[in-house]
Amino acid sequence: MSLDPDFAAALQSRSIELDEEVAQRLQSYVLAMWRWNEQLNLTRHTTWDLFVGRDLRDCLQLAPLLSPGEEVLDLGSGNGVPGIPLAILRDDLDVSLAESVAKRAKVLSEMIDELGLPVPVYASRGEDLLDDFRFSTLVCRAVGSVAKLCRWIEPHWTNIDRMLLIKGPRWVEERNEARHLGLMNELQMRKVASYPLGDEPPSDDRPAADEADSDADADSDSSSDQGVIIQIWPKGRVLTVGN
Ligand SMILES: C[S@@+](CC[C@H](N)C(=O)[O-])C[C@H]1O[C@@H](n2cnc3c(N)ncnc32)[C@H](O)[C@@H]1O
Repeated sequence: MSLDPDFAAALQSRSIELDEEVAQRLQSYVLAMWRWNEQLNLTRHTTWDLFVGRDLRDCLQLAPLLSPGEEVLDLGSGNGVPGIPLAILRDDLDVSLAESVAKRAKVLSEMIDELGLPVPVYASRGEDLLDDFRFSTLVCRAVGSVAKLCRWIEPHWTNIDRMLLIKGPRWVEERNEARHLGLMNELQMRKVASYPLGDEPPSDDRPAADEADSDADADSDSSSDQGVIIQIWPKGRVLTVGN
């Protein structure tokens, strides 16, 4: 299958260079996802420009933050972002997907089978999986606030090393809320990637990125048009993954 000219153009306009086989596999994923999207509400990013400018952009920022061979859990995978593109971009990783809505988990399994990826899909709440499984990094986009995720993961820190959360400009508010609630007392947080959101209009399917952060100007770590990836891990823990 040749690369769709609109996909190629969307990559080129952002100066994104991908290995041809990787681009082909990403295209197969997106076409499968859009096909399922006609039956099930999986995404509103139904053009190549939106896929590249929003979904792939986040995954390309996330990929280099993971160490070789890491066991990664995508909590709240939904349409497969970031887990599936991550597994395609970094085939050395051991990626698993957790999706709590059974119908979506089933579709994720179908897509994974079609793509021939070695990625287990769990029809389960991600935090519940951590009762029985260990992962080095939990990744997550557009599932819940920092406070919510910290609460979910609080009893499970022995079974993950760190979280990498893909967030939008409101991450500072979310961080402050988590601190205010005392949820960060035993945790540390570091911004490990920051990148322009570019031409992105407000989006309400990306709750963390839907409007400018009013605190942003007061915080040198933040800007109203930046996407960020934040790393959260327990105080005192020396991470052997990431950098
Ligand atoms: C808004 S979608 C985001 C999908 C995808 N991560 C993205 O960035 O486009 C959130 C998904 O997380 C799932 N979800 C919510 N809480 C969850 C949990 N605790 N464990 C696993 N899945 C969860 C929902 O069913 C939904 O499919």
